[in-house]
Amino acid sequence: MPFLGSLKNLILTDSERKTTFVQNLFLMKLHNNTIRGVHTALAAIFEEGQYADKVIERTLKSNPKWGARDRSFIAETTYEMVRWWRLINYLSPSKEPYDLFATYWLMQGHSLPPWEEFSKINPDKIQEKYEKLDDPAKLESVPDWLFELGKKELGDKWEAEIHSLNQEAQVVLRVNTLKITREQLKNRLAEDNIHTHIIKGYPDALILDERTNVFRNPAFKEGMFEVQDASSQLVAQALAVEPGMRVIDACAGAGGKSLHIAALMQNKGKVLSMDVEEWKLQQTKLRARRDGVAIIERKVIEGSKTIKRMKETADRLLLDVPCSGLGVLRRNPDTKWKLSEESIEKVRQTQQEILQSYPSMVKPGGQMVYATCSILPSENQDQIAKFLESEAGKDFTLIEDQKVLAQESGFDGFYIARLQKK
Ligand SMILES: C[S@@+](CC[C@H](N)C(=O)[O-])C[C@H]1O[C@@H](n2cnc3c(N)ncnc32)[C@H](O)[C@@H]1O
Repeated sequence: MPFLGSLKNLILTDSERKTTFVQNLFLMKLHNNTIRGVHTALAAIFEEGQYADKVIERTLKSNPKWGARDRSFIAETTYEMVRWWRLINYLSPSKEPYDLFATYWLMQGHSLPPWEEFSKINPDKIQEKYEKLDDPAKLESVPDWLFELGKKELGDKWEAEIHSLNQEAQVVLRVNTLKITREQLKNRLAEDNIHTHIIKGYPDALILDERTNVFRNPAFKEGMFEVQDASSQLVAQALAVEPGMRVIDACAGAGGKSLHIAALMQNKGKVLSMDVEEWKLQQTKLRARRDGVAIIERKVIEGSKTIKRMKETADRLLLDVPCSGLGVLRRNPDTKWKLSEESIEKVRQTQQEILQSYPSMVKPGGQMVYATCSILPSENQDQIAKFLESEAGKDFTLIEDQKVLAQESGFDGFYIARLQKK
């Protein structure tokens, strides 16, 4: 976000009015529907506690007449306002929806059109308040408790990390190598004017040069790719699978990593996708069909018995455990406002419970990967240390771990630990 960069020139001169004429016209058009669409979405997120991605999806679905430009305006504005909610509320002259929107719009470096709704807004005052602000938690728009927790856990690295996690995420594709090579997909998308680039260290990834809705592209419908962040793509790779292996993905959810694992196994062997939520595994089934993956089986975890029955059956085990999600704030900015110290403590307990029982599924000589999309050591290396010191971990040794920070990778924050069983 070009944050407050141009607040100084916000009262328009005549010539500026001309240059922003088109933009203002666009805003005029937005007045009755799109800005209201943003307000409605924000109310559902903040007053009813709904998830931002679901709210935006529903808002757009229930207004099919909006054009592509309006739709992307609503999605982007809602996400960015959620991301910067604390700072916007602090700088805004009131909690009125139009004041909040105007403050956000000025923060983006835009000018305000001369609407009645914006008549109370004084850009200079907002600018002045911003310049005087030296509370880093407000500046980075996170709750105080979270800022303190981040500092306690990450020390010197925290401020740069939260700054990086406040940037908009890039769109990354994972090429489905069962159907197409990366080069072929790159060329195919270019024919539809979707330009991408590759980066070193991520063999299956293509990064979009410009954000666009790739889900509408025929190549997606034909299962040529999935949308999956580059850091997330490191997880299946760390599992070092081979064709013919028997692999368990014990927290498979909608199957993002299971599908990648199956592709790395060249569709040979078996992947057992497990989760406590059956509806998520249903998604895995649909995605597997689209991607031409034939080796995934699904199993709902109904209790400890399900795990015991699978004792020593896996060459590889993936524990992509539930976590705070603090590494993926770029794509889920509402997480900042939904988390609490208690909810993080609860998720840490679940992580350790999983670690205490699921590794029994690994065959002697097999390997396990423990992964989170969190940057907090207390969900990551501290959990692994605790596991290794416990009875359940006595047969395991740590091969290596990767602490992927957004500030260093440019992608989501992740933790990936590889362990070997005796
Ligand atoms: C980080 S998400 C997994 C994302 C998934 N692996 C992917 O790549 O799309 C964590 C998953 O763990 C599941 N989960 C929560 N508690 C669990 C438990 N006790 N055992 C297994 N899975 C659990 C959640 O339903 C959720 O789908």
